[in-house]
Amino acid sequence: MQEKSSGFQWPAQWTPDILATLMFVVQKGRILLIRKKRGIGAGKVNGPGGKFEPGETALQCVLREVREELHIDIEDAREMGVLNFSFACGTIPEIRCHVFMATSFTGTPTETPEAEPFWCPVDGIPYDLMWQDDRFWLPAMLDGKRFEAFFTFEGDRMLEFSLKAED
Ligand SMILES: Nc1nc2c([nH]c(=O)n2[C@H]2C[C@H](O)[C@@H](COP(=O)(O)OP(=O)(O)OP(=O)(O)O)O2)c(=O)[nH]1
Repeated sequence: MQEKSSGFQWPAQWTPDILATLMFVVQKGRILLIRKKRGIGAGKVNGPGGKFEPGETALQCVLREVREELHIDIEDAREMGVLNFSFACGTIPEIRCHVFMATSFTGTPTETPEAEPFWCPVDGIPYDLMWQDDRFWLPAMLDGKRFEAFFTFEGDRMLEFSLKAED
């Protein structure tokens, strides 16, 4: 395990208000991203995903969210890591997000009221248009490394980070 941090101590006691998921499909050197049209992080580039519904597992949630947002069915989802987000301002709830990857799906990625999908070369990911933490963990995940991370934010601005990733 490799550990990196901004000098920030991972909190011993922290409970998320919300559980969420993200999915990154990678195929032939390209990654399937979305422009998120509503909800938390509207306007940003991200993977599809969203909040758990009652009684769902992370896997059930991510498969449902991807179907709802892009009208595709993922065939080989695998969980790669967990992101924990704590927001200083108190207006955004504390979030724990389970992050998945896949290479195979059925259907055609389709724009919906929630998301506009697009394919992007994996070596050209537009980090400037994404949440500020993504550049810390997404490259490691794309190298096949599992990870867990904790980030503090003030609104859209990342304050502190602590990242553990496989060597
Ligand atoms: N890549 C990335 N994703 C993040 C960060 N913070 C954060 O909440 N997300 C993701 C996790 C969820 O997939 C999504 C927030 O949930 P959402 O608002 O899309 O949930 P939803 O679709 O159920 O929402 P809604 O339609 O019910 O309003 O944003 C971050 O820092 N980086």
